Amino acid sequence: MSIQVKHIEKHFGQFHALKNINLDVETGALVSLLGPSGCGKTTLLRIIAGLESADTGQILLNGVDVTHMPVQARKIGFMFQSYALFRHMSVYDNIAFGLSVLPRRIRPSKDEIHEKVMSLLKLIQLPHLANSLPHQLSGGQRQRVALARSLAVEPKILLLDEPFGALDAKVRKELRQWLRDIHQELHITSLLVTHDQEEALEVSDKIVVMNHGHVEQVGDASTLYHQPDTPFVTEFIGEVSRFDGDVQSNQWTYQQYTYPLAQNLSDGAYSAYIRPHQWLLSNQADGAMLSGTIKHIHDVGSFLRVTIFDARTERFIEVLVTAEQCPYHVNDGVYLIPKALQLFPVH
Ligand SMILES: Nc1ncnc2c1ncn2[C@@H]1O[C@H](COP(=O)(O)OP(=O)(O)OP(=O)(O)O)[C@@H](O)[C@H]1O
Repeated sequence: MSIQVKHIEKHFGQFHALKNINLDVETGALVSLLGPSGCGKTTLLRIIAGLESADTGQILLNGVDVTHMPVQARKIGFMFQSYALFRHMSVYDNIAFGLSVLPRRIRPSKDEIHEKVMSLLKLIQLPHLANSLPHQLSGGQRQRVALARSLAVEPKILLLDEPFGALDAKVRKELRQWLRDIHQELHITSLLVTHDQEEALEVSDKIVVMNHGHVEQVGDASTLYHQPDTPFVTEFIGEVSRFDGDVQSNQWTYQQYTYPLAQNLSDGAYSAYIRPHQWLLSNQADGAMLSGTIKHIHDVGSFLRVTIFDARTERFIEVLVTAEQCPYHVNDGVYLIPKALQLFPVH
């Protein structure tokens, strides 16, 4: 089932929580809503679910306007960070719960419920814990049971709000991969709220980057990293160093350094953003934008991560180069040459 969000506006009193949100999620996609705390991710999810109403705008599911439809009619499954399981019920009964409370005329038979619960237990790889109580499970296992419980009623859309937020880093990583696998198997249109960019980049087909109640950019991980539309996305996705300079006569200048521009830009203040892999190191000053002293060299597989301290500006610059590109050692003085940079006007 596809999701379309059209011109959604939401205020809480004077506070403008969502500003003209537009979004298309294709059937079967796994899309992340990513952004800093308070940017409106949960509010948008709750409006899509029908748990919260928008001031204006529309929500369409498979082309049908559900803006005024109650939550139960939307066929949506939820999973939240604090989605507590029923403490006194076994894992089996927790998963069966949604089916067993359906009205009699649409409730599956006992055998059908049994078959469904067993297949979900298999899917979440916990059949051996069917009779355990929630307190006997680890945090990661509990979240898997919570997901099985939301899948039992066969939702057409799955909304996940920081589902792994309370878990430690290692378990989070495992569950991410597991969620990806489950999504590939079931193809339920899913929206995942997270403030963890690694989680969003790893799990989703598409990422919606939000900031202060509006959508900054929608794209896959590579587009957001290599072609960010805004300074916010540039700084939020991946590592980057920013340098405030000026464009004059089609070149960008920063202190004594000038960088010729391929595109025509009007004169004015522009910040350049340079990613760690966009630097070259040299022992010659020719064409260099900065100089500094190597503080650390860290081997990260096929690359070296080199931390350079620029004493003039008192800042550290991270550089990612191959071992051949770095015949230098800690405490060596080096020059930094940008291979590429991304410019945004300063407003
Ligand atoms: N019921 C409410 N009443 C008043 N303000 C609210 C209400 N719900 C949310 N807000 C405000 O709206 C803004 C967006 O909240 P929301 O929970 O959607 O953010 P979020 O991006 O999900 O943040 P987080 O990552 O911290 O969960 C916040 O500033 C929050 O304080």
